[in-house]
Amino acid sequence: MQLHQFTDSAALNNDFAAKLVAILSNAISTRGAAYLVVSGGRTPQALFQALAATPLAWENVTILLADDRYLPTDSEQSNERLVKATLLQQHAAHATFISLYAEAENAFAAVPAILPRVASLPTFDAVILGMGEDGHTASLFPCSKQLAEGLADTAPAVLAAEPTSAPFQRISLSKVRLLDSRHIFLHLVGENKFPVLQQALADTDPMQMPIRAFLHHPSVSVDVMYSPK
Ligand SMILES: O=C1O[C@H](COP(=O)(O)O)[C@@H](O)[C@H](O)[C@H]1O
Repeated sequence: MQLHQFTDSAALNNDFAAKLVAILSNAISTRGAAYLVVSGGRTPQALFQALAATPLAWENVTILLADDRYLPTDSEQSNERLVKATLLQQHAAHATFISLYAEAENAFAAVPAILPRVASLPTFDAVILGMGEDGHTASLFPCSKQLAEGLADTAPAVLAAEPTSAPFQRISLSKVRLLDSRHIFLHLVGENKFPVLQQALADTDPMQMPIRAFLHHPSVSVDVMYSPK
């Protein structure tokens, strides 16, 4: 784990957007295509706007979410709605977006339609994880019955989850699919997130705090991008 600390989110986002654009540009020059996985929630909105304003061969970039709430995609709390409103704009409007939504009776019934979209993708170039105050990341929630499945090394690329301490059924990429990336970042903004990070670093049990599966992984180094405000 490498911790990068900034005085505020403006400084963090400048640096982070530049890092991501360098990674994506390098992927495009080397392999002709780049794959970026982003998180939802409140934290990444300004970063998304900074990325959208940056010139890049976005037509060669594929973007998908690490997780989404199982809601119609125009719902106020849909991560997909957020990405479309803030990231897939300006220059980045040319990127390809892969949705984690399919209409079905519920999130569990939607998985067979969503799974092949994600399972067929190559190694990602960058994954941006978020973290909730309970140590959840993507929609791998400590309170959900599906956590062991999501953390298993044999898990499918995508699973449905039903948190009991957060609203909505979820669709999430599994730990093993998220780890299949050349770069993994954890994006944290707010003083309240720092003690949670310290707690996650102090022990290794991912069933208590799922972000530990990434922070303590023996062969993966996570770049933590943190600012207190
Ligand atoms: O529910 C979710 O929460 C986490 C953290 O969100 P934040 O608002 O504290 O940034 C997010 O990473 C995840 O994608 C989202 O579905």
